[in-house]
Amino acid sequence: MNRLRDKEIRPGDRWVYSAGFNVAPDLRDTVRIDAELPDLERILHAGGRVAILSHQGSHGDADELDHVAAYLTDRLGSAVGYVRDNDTAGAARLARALRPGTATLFGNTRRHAGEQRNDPELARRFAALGDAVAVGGFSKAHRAHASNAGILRFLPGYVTDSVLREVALLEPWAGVSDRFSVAVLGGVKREKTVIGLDAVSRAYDVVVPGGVVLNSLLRALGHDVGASDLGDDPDGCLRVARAVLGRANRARIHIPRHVVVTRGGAARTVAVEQIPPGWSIADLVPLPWLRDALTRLVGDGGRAFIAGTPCRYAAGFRDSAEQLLAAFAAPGVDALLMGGDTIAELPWEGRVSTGGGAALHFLAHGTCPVLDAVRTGSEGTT
Ligand SMILES: Nc1ncnc2c1ncn2[C@@H]1O[C@H](COP(=O)(O)OP(=O)(O)O)[C@@H](O)[C@H]1O
Ligand SMILES: O=C(OP(=O)(O)O)[C@H](O)COP(=O)(O)O
Repeated sequence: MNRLRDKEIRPGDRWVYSAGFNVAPDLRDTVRIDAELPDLERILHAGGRVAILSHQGSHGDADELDHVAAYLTDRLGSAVGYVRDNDTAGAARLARALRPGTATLFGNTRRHAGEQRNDPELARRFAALGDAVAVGGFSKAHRAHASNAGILRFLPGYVTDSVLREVALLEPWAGVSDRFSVAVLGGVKREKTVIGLDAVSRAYDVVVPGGVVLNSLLRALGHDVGASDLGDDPDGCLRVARAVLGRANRARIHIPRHVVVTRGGAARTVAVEQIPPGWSIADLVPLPWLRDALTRLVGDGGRAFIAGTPCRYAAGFRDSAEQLLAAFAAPGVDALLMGGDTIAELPWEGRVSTGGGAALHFLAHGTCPVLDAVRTGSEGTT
């Protein structure tokens, strides 16, 4: 795979930098931006000219990336412009007019329907912003889109150190280990269930579902989950939840007997068979065997990860997360938190991966579609 670190960069070279700057506009967490600074600096210090492409996806109505440009200006110590257009002749002109050693952030790639469809015409227009692509943005490495995979049909691609660091970081959490292994899968995105639950229940000793993963499993067990969040692919998650429950797994899957449910400002703890209509699950109550498993994790010095918050932590439902995090932070435990909102919301000083879905894809398959696209120089496979 072509690596940015091996590529000679000459003054004036024109680069597209495909980044994963999908962070909340309040910049409460900047890990995803900070991770890419050394690669950007390498190009800029060599006199390269950089057109940055990123998406802004899952933060309410946020559509602009100007907050990121302001932050980059601050961290890189030179003005990073912000241009809303990214696929027009005007955008290409501005990219060509960049001075050596400077960067401009172009607008949200997700504004185009063709980004997620990996439309070759959109990719061709993105490609007009440079002569080579630095493929960063590990958090979107599971998405073969126009700006990170399709564009490689038109320009040579070089994987960044930020991505290679994540791949190396994840290695110890892949596959079966003789270390006691605990995985927490929560949050709201489908990948936590359709990739994470499916793969990790075969490889880990304990799986603790929360969020949509738990809600899907409870549905698969025949429970009515009231108004609980079912995410963006309820049927797909239900199908995988049923399949996982219907087969033999290495993991013991923690299905709580009680959950905390909310409606409006009210909250109460109920049995999973008795979730009232209109109420939604906000947290789970750990069973005694899970507390024993966490004691073993600490005693044995095992490995653990959280991909997706297990509860609505930011809304104040914190009990399960605090018990899990206390064990994960113990000396001797190797624990990793993965994903944008997970890292932003949970109090954690330890190791993190900027990818949620991407990290799970990598753990499940040993690669990601965008890494494959850099290898083959085409648009990837999914
Ligand atoms: N039971 C739940 N119901 C609704 N939302 C939940 C629940 N548990 C967790 N969440 C939400 O999931 C979000 C994180 O989901 P996700 O986007 O999948 O994670 P990440 O960005 O880390 O990959 C958090 O903002 C949290 O509030
Ligand atoms: O936030 C992201 O992924 P994550 O929530 O799986 O960590 C990435 O920016 C990918 O976003 P997407 O899941 O909207 O394609």
